Amino acid sequence: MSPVRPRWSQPFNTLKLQITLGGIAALVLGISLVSALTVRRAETDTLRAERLRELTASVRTAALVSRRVVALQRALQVTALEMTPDTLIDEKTLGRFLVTKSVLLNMFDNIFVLELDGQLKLAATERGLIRPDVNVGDRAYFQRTVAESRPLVSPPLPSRFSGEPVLAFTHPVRGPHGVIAVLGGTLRLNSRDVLEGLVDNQEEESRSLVAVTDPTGRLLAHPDAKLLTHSIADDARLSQAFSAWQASGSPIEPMGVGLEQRGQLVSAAGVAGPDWVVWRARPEAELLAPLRQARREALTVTAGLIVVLSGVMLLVLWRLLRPLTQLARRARHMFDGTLAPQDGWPVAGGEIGSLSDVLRTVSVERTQLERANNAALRRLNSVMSAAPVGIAVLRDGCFETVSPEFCRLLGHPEAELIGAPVESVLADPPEDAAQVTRPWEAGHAHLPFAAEWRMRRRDGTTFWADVRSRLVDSDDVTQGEIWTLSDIDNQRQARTQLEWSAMHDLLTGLENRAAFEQHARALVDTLPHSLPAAMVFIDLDRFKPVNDTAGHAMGDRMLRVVAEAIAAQVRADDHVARLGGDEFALLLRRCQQDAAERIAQDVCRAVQAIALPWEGGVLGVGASVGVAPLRSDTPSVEAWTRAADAACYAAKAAGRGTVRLAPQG
Ligand SMILES: Nc1nc2c(ncn2[C@@H]2O[C@H](COP(=O)(O)OP(=O)(O)OP(=O)(O)O)[C@@H](O)[C@H]2O)c(=O)[nH]1
Repeated sequence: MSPVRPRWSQPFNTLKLQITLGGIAALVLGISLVSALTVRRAETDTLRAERLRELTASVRTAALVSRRVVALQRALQVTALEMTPDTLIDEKTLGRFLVTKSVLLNMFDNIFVLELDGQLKLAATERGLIRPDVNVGDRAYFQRTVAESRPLVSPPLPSRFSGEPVLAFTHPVRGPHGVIAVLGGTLRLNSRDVLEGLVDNQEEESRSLVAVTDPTGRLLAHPDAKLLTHSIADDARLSQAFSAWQASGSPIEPMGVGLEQRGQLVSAAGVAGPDWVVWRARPEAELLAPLRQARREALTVTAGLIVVLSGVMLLVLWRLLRPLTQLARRARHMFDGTLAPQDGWPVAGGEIGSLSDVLRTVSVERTQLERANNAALRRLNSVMSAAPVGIAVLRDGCFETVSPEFCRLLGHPEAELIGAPVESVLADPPEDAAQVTRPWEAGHAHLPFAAEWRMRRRDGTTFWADVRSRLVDSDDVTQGEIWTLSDIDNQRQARTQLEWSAMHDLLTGLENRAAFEQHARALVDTLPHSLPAAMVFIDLDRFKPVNDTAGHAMGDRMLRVVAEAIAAQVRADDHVARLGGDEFALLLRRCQQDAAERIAQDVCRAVQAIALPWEGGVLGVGASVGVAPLRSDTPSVEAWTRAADAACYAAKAAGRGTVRLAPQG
C-alpha cells in the first residue's frame, strides 16, 4: 500500500512548486549571505575608521585643553609677575590692581590673592571686589604652590566662596626673598568648564560624549552637571573603559588610546600639564545606524525582487513543465483503454520528450502483448472447453484453473473448485492423502504421472478416474502442475467383465477350464504343502437325449441346474468348473481321498436326483465321476488331469452313474 500523504502537503507535491520553493530558498539564502557578509565587512570597516577618528578627536581635544590650561596659567603668571610687595601693601592698592585685570577676570570666574597662611586677602569677581573670611591653608594645592613655588591646578573641589564645584589655578607671587603671596583664579565647573568651546556643535548634536577627568578619574567636565566631581566610573558609557584602563596600570599619553566598552567607541588622551584625561565615547549603534538603515532598505528591495523573481520562475516552470503534466495525465490512462496506445502523448524536447517517447513505445508494445496474450488465452480456453477430458492447473496442492469438463466430472461449479485443495475431490482423502504428492514428486523427477484414482463428486457419489499430470514448466516447479481427468468407470467395468469371462463359463457361471487348470497348477507347484487335495471329473450320462428330445435350450437349462447341484455339494472355497460340453470338474483342497470319494458319491446322487419338468413329464440325467487324489509325486497338471479323466472314463465304462478312483502310481 502506498503511504497516504496528509491533505495539507498535497499542493507542495508539484514539481513546479518544489523547484520554485527551492529556487526562492537558494535566492534568499544567497542574498542573505552576501548582504550579511557585506554589511558585516562594512560595519567592521566603519568601526575601524570611526575608532581612528575618535582617537584623533580625543588627542585634538586634549591638546586644546592643555593649551587652555597653559593659557590660564600664563595669564596668572603675567599678573603675578606684575605684583610686588607694594601691590600687596594694603587692600586698597591690591583692589585697584586687581580691577585692572579684566582679561584675567574674563578668563576666570574670579581671581583672588591669598596670604601665605591661606587666608584670603582679596578677591575680584565680575560684580566687584569682595573679601569673605575664607582660609584655604589646609588645601594641598595651596600648600604645594607655596612650598614648591610653582603654579598648580587643584583637583575639583567645592568652592569655599559658593560651595559649587570649582577648579582653582594658583601661581606664587614672588618677592625678593621668595614667595610672598599666592595669586589664583577659579573656574566653576557648572558653568564654564574646561571644555567650553572645545567641542564642536556637530558632536554635541550627536549622542557622543566628551568628558575630562583628573588623573584619579574625578570628573572635571561632563555634559551631566550632576556627575561633576564624581568618579567617571559612575557614567555607564565609560565605566568599563575606565576599569580597563585602571587594570592596565599604564598612564594615558597625549597621543591617546582606544579602550574597550560594550556598545561604545571609547578613546582617551592625556592632557599635558595637569595630567588630566580627555574621554570620548560614541555609541556604535549611532555610527552603524546609516548602514543598518541601508541594509533594511536593501532587504526590502530584495524581498520585492524575490517576489517578482518567484512569480517569473513559477511562470517559466509552468511553461517548461506543462508537457510533464500532460505526460502524467496521459500515463494515468495508459492501460485503461480510453485512448489508442499511440495517441495523446505530449511532444516535447529534452528529457520530457524522451520520457514521452519511451512511455508511448511501452504503451504500444504492451497493448500488442496484451492482444497476443488474450488470443493465446482464448485459444487455451477453447482447448480446455473442447477437451474430452477435464483439465486443471494446480499450484501448491490447490486448484488454480479448471476446465468446464473438469467441473462437470466432479459436479462442482468452477468457483467452488478454484482454490480448493486436491483432497476435497478424493473419495477417501485420508487414505489418498499420501498419493496427492505423487504427481508433484513425479514432476519434480521430470517424469509424467498417471494413475487411476477414485474421485468424489459434489453429491457424494464416487467414480474411477484416470488422472495424469505433468509440470506446467519442466524447469520451474513453482509454476505448478497440469492435471487431466477422465471418467473410466465404464472402461473398468468392461475390463472386469472381460477378465471374468476369460476365467468363467458363460452358461453356468462356473469357472472354465483355464481357471481350473490355473488353480490346479498352483497346487501342483506348491507340493507337498498343498497336500491333501483331489481332482474330481464329472461327465453327464445320457445328456444328448435331453438335447435331442427337449431342444438345445432345455439342454442348456439342464446344464445350469446340474452346475447348481454340483456346487451345492462342496465348500465355498473349493473350485467348481465346467470344462466344456457336459463335463464338469471339482478341485478339492485340504481334502483327503475318502472325503473326496464321498463328495463324488454325493455329486453322483445329486445329479441323479435332478428331475426337470418338461411337457408333463420330467427330464433327467446321470453322472459318471472319476476321482484322482493329488499325490506327492504327481509330476504335472496334465498328468493329474489325465488321471482324473481316466477314472471318469472308467466309471462310464463301468455302466455309468458310478464313481471310480484313479489307480495309484
Ligand atoms: N444343450 C447343449 N448341449 C451341448 C452343449 N455342449 C455339448 N452339448 C451336447 O452334449 C452332447 C454330449 O455328447 P455325449 O456325451 O456323447 O452324449 P451322452 O448322451 O451324454 O453320451 P454318454 O456320455 O455316452 O452317455 C452332444 O450331443 C453335444 O451336442 C451345450 O453347451 N448345450
